Amino acid sequence: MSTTRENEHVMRRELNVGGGAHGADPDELPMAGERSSEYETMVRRQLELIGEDPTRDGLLKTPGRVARSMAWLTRGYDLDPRSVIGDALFAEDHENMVMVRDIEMYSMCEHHMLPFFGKVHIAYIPNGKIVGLSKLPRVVEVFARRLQVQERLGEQIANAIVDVLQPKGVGVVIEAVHLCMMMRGVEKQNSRTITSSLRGLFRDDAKTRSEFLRLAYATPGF
Ligand SMILES: Nc1nc2c(ncn2[C@@H]2O[C@H](COP(=O)(O)OP(=O)(O)OP(=O)(O)O)[C@@H](O)[C@H]2O)c(=O)[nH]1
Ligand SMILES: [Zn+2]
Repeated sequence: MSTTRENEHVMRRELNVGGGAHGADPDELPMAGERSSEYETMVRRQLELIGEDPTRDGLLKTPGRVARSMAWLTRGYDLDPRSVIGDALFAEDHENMVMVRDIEMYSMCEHHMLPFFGKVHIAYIPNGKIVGLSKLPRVVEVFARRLQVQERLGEQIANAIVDVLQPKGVGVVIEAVHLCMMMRGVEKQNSRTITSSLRGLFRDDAKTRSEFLRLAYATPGF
């Protein structure tokens, strides 16, 4: 683990965020420690640098809000797929494809730190065990709530499912729009990016692959 990554974890612990056990509302989490005040100082400076006045009424609480918001949006660094899946693996002889589609996803691109969001479709073919359905969206959260590129997000989700479930195959399709391509840069409002990550039978067996892609693209993603 790099020093930078260790620092990130220290910061997160000091911000007291990331523990799934605390529930979903980041505002319930107390801010504590030097790192959080460092973060707030940085946001105040950022406000100054864009020509704002951080002492005006509407901005007074902004640094604290941004710190809490950023901690929430990047809480995936402190989550791991094995823990979120926990004991929700069940012995079952189901031999066909299981698919959870249209899982909403919100992430942030690592190039601009702007959101990209859309839908994730996940399918797998069991190999003696199935996973609790809700755990698939939870695995998406683990990797989406980090700075990401869409391609890596799909690969990490697919790898995690292979790792925990050892299925006969996994397919992950992500359809997303990137605000860095919409509200700045090329300013394209209608382009969507589609990526797929295929493992096992989904990669090697043409029939499985086409069944999966047909189901994944059955209706518009969003
Ligand atoms: N492959 C990939 N690229 C991404 C993703 N999110 C953002 N990008 C791209 O990252 C690239 C960064 O390119 P740069 O030329 O370094 O940055 P830039 O000058 O801000 O680029 P423009 O967005 O073209 O203005 C851009 O082409 C973005 O569209 C992603 O999830 N996957
Ligand atoms: Zn970007």
